[in-house]
Amino acid sequence: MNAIETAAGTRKRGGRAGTDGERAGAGGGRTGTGEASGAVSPCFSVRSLGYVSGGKTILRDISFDVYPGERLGVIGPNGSGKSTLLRLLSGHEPPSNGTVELLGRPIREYPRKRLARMLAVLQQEALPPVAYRVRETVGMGRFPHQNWLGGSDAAGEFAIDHAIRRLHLEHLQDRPLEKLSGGERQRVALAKAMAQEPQFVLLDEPTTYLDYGHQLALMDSLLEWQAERRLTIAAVLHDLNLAALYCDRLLVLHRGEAVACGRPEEVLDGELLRRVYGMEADVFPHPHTGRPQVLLPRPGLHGRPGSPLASSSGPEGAANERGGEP
Ligand SMILES: Nc1ncnc2c1ncn2[C@@H]1O[C@H](COP(=O)(O)OP(=O)(O)OP(=O)(O)O)[C@@H](O)[C@H]1O
Repeated sequence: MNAIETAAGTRKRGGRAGTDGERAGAGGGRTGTGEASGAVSPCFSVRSLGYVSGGKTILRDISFDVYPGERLGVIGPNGSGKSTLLRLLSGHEPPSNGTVELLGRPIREYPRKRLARMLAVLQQEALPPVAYRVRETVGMGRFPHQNWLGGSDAAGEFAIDHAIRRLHLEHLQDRPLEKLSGGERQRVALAKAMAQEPQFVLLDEPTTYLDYGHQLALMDSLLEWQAERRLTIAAVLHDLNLAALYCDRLLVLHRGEAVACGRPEEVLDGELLRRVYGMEADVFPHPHTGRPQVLLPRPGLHGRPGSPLASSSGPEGAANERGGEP
């Protein structure tokens, strides 16, 4: 059964993974890569992905593609399976069902070091507050490019300098991570990923801890970095407005299922917010970009029985709500 149609109830949104409809939509967006018009092969190809842990189904029957030069935003409520999906995409864990391929090859078949040269992964709270200094930490991004003797070469030093400048960390270079704020450590983690010089980047909530100004600066740094190196990015983002502004397409997870995938303007509307997030809010086009932007409702509408805090998560929860078998 089509997971998107199933979970969406009456309405199908965006495209189903691997369909022509989805490919046609993949090139839209701020930078307008225009590459996913049908002839381009995907870099990530995910088919019928499922993940079960401790007897609980965390992800079910998820299929989608990510195309070269694309920015895919993964959105969904807390516990919907976004981080789990990113872990499976990165090859860190095997799926219980289905496949994840990178450039046509199962991701878990890549030798570790080769994969690390191609793919950077930024986990949630990627850097603990330890004694390593900022420059040293950014330099760790070069490990996949070094031989067993270690040490950095001119190209490595250049990549480290470039990443530090891009994330505006020059003044913090010699400071230990334990003496940085959470937001500063977040920027160091991204600089480390940049120094790695990957082709593909997976980011799990890269804007956590950042104020609005720093969120926008970080997202703009990502755009510049992407344009420079023709990166492909998949990012879990909680802020729907940021996701709609910066991503070419959005993949929406709800209780472990993919309920929509398409351009932000195809996916993000009041009905989706109500059904997936349990919130009543209006969506307006951004005055400069036309991208959908969520206007939060007046206070006092959501702290009642049936609010998202009271509802269950996971595909089983969704099935129970539908009154049927999972
Ligand atoms: N190792 C695990 N074993 C069992 N359940 C897990 C495991 N890891 C996560 N879960 C559960 O799987 C579900 C999805 O978790 P995940 O972290 O992927 O969600 P998420 O969408 O990233 O959430 P958030 O937005 O809160 O970060 C949650 O209900 C979580 O409690």
